[in-house]
Amino acid sequence: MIKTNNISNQEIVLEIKNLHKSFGDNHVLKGFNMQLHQGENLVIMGKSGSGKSVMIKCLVGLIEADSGSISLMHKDITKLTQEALDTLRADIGFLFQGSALYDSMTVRENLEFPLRRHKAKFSKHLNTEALVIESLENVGLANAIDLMPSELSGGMKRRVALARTLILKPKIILYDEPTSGLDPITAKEIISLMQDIQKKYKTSSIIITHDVDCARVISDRMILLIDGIDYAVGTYLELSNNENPKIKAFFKH
Ligand SMILES: Nc1ncnc2c1ncn2[C@@H]1O[C@H](COP(=O)(O)OP(=O)(O)OP(=O)(O)O)[C@@H](O)[C@H]1O
Repeated sequence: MIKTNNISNQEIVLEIKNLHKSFGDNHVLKGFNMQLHQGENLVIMGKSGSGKSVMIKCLVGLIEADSGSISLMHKDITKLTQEALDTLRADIGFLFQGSALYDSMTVRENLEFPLRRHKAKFSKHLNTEALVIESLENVGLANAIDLMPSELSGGMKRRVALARTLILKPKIILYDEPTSGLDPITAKEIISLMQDIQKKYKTSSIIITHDVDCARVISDRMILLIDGIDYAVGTYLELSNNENPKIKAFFKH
């Protein structure tokens, strides 16, 4: 196992320790560790089937880990009540693969939807209209407010999905394959948008990607999930220059 010396001084907002998860004889996570610091862009790479989605699902409470601990803002999520967990979850934004917009709703309605679900986080005098417009402006799509998802290009859909994530003002954003299915130019635009958002809102992000260019541009640090563990941790430069064949395999074009 290779661990490079790259410890940020920033506060840890999310920490996973010794996470194990098996499905029958399939031991997917075998002691995975991760630390996310305030304001950090952490890229996680792993081969298809290595357990990235399983890890994220444990993180958001969609599946239960066999053992290990997950702390979010210093609270162990495995020990929280459902209500406390829901409150904490409002601080996490997700950008799922393929955008996942509701096809029968306009862009405006898609953005209003999470506001209704997480009303508790916002004041009663919430100005929904202003929040929707602000979020769309952040992604350069204020003009698309009354369009249907079917009228948007793939890149625009991804932007609207990002605006929908941002509307809840999350402290942490989880990006699952943010550039998959996009052409290289649109992928670059999305990456640059992710960088702008990080700068503007000082969010911390976990980015799951197979896209080496995306990892190079956006990552402060990277974790390679190999053999069920955090096999290698370091900056893009450190890992891409590593001679270990298992690590090298990720950076070959
Ligand atoms: N609910 C489940 N029941 C049984 N096995 C599962 C379940 N979810 C995931 N697995 C198994 O866990 C392993 C890891 O799957 P996972 O979806 O986390 O991979 P991944 O790294 O996200 O892959 P990809 O990059 O292709 O999305 C696979 O062998 C998969 O079959």
